[in-house]
Amino acid sequence: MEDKKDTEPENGNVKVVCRFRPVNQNELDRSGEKQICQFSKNKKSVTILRSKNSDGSVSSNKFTFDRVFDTQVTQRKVYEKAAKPIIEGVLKGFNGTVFAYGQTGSGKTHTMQGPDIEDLEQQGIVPRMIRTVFNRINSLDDNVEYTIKVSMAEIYMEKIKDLLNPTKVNLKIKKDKDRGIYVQGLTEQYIASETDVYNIMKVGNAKRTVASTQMNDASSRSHSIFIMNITQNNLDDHSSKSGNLYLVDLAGSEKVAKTNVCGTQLEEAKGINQSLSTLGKVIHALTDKKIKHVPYRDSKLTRILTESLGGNAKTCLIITCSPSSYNELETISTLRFGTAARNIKNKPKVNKKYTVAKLKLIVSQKNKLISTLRERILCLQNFIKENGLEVPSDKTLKELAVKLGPEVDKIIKEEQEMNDEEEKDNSERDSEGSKIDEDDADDLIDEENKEKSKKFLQLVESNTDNSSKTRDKIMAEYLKIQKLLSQEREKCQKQVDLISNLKEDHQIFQLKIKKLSLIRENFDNYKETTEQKVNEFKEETEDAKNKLEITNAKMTKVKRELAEIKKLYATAKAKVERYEEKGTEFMIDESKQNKEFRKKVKALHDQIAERDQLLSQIQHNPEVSSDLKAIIEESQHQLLDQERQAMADSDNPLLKKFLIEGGDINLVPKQDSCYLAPSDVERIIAKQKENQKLLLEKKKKASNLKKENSDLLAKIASLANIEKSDLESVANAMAEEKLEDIKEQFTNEKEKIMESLQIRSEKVLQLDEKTDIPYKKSTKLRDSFDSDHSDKAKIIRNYEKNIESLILIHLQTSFELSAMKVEMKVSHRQVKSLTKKLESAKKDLKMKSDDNKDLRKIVSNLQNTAENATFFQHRNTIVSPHHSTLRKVIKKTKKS
Ligand SMILES: Nc1ncnc2c1ncn2[C@@H]1O[C@H](COP(=O)(O)OP(=O)(O)OP(=O)(O)O)[C@@H](O)[C@H]1O
Repeated sequence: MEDKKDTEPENGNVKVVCRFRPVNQNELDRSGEKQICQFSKNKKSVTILRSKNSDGSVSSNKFTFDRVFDTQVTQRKVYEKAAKPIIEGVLKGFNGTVFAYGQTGSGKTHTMQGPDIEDLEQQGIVPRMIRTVFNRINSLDDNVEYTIKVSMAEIYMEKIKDLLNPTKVNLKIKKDKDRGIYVQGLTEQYIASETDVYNIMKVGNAKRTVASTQMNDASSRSHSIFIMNITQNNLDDHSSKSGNLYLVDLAGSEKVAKTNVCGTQLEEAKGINQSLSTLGKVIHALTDKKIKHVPYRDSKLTRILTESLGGNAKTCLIITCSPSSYNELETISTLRFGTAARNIKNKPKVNKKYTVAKLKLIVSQKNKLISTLRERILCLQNFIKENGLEVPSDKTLKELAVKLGPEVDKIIKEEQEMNDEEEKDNSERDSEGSKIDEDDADDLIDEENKEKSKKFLQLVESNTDNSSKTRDKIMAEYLKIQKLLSQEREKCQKQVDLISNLKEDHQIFQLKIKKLSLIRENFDNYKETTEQKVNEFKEETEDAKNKLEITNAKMTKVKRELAEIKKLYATAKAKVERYEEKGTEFMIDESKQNKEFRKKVKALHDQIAERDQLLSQIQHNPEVSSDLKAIIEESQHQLLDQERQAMADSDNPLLKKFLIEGGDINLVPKQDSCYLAPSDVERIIAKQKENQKLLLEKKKKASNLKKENSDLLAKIASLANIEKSDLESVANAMAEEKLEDIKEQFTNEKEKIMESLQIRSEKVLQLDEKTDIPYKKSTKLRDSFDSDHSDKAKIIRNYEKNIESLILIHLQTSFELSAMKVEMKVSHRQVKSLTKKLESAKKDLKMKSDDNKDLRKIVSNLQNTAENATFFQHRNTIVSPHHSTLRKVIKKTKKS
């Protein structure tokens, strides 16, 4: 088994190990299986056999490192030799760094992470280090408390990105007295188990900038840094140690011609090569004594690695190489880089701190020592006095100090060295984890002082006999004690200063804690208020949603009602139009026929009168024979037939009706006048009945209309009720006053509507009466026809009058209907605009659902509009605005 020291560099130098990966397919294709590296048996050097020179000879370069790993080495071996000593150092309180450098595709990520971080065989050094940490923690005593924090960052195109919080993309590097160099704002994740770290690593690795190049399918385009801080608090001696571990997987150096990258990848390659070249410069500056300035600040990478390169850290550089001749130049360049880095000297030290309690303890020990020394001086002075000697003055003492100075210094130095050695032993014992009990420490100091006093007294006693001889010695001893005292005082002062500094720090820290707790408190309050507000807002939103839903439902209902009203209105309108058309047709037809009929009847009357006259003259003429009279009578009949035929042939449909459908008109010649035959009267009566029937139909229609109107009214009233209920539901949220106002308004409007309804009912009754008049008249006429045939002509005239009045009524109805039609059109438009308003109101409501004020306003407007519309609807269906004017026109017509 190899010795551990085998790979340990001396004097804190950076440890450099070199790893060659197996040849890959790309290299096999290009340069075959031939390898350019020869590994030494002691595993410390590698010889690169370079290409043939022009004379056929082969030159070679030998490179020596702390360890060289050949192509077949296992991941475990690399870890044990390269990284394990570093993590062990970190666990002792040192800072540690492991970083991999090499050509792109040479195996840096393979070495650092491994193909699978959870595969125990294949995992790289990062997961193995983590396992070591947790194994160590679990095996140690309970008197040490561990705190582990991890961070992951990448430097991409000279910008530091937090891999655990990728929103942090351009973080700054800072320096602090306590923390040293650190990345400001970088997420630090506290971890408690191996699994925690693996999970974090998976998250961080997934965020890394990786791209496929000709040299590597998954080429890292950034430098990735895994930082682990391990702090150990020793509960026994109140000391704390803190070690930072930096695990850096650098982006690969690359020859652009080989990687064949362009665009962003070309820019990346430039950035990568630039920062790696700065790393080379830093290493060069650190190893060349002539160069005073180290350009750490020239790149983010070297700035972060300041402590790792030439500072307070134990560092291991792993250089990774390709064994193929295809990458010969890159391999040699990498090996040279490693060789240079080997010369970097680091100054690692344990980052140990004492707690205030521990420092107080040290001060009290020193104080004890001072008082012991004082006592010793007093004792010495007394001894001098007792021996009749004079205690030397300060001046004499100073002179003596000058005289005996070198001798005293020598004694002090010897003692100092002894102390240092003791301290070192203690420190080593500390670092090994050995414990010293506080009481034991006190005892040790007391023992030490007693021992010193004893020695001193012995010295004094031995010197008493020959005081003159030993006086100088005593004085020297005295001076030595004085000097030791002042040194101890100084030390003590330093410790006191340190304590006061620590106290100050402690106070600042406590202030910070106070501030933080205040911030926390504020934050909690803020959070609480915000949560409350959010809840309130949620509730409000829920309310608003409910309200909106209710309003929507109401709107839909109102809309549905309106659509029904519109439908009813359309049906009513269609009915009215049909009625109007039929009425007008009928009226025109009737008036035409009646006129012609009257004309014909008049003409017939005239003819009959003439003939009657002639006939009576002939009949009363004695000169006319009875035969002639018969002939005349015969011819009269013939004439009548002819006339009847002519009438039947005429265009008058009424006459035709009479003659063709109803049979003959028998004109009965009378002595002084001519009357209609009873059969004709019967027909006229039938006609009258038909008219009556028509009138009844009209009446029926009027009553239907009335019914429809009342239905409409009921609908409108229910709509008004809906609006009212809407209003009431919204008004609940409104002020009481507003509600009263609206209710009052509503009642007024309702009263108005009821009034107009009353008026309309009256009007309908009037209309009914009007339609009843001709009916009654025709009944009367029929009665009169029945009672007295002799008054038939008179009745016909009455009948004609009645027909005229009927025409007028029809005209009136027609006017009324057309006026109603116009108004219904207006009403229709109003209904349309109302629908539009309702729709826009609905939209508004949707948009401002949470604004109750607006809602109230809109609903109030809506209610007013709906009420107005309802009112107009009533008015339009009930009262014609032109009714009085119409009546005047009818009156005029009647008169004329
Ligand atoms: N020692 C090894 N044994 C087996 N395979 C290896 C070894 N080293 C590297 N590889 C393989 O070589 C390929 C490139 O390795 P890797 O990604 O680690 O290179 P890299 O140096 O990190 O590259 P880049 O700088 O481009 O990110 C990977 O497929 C990896 O698995």
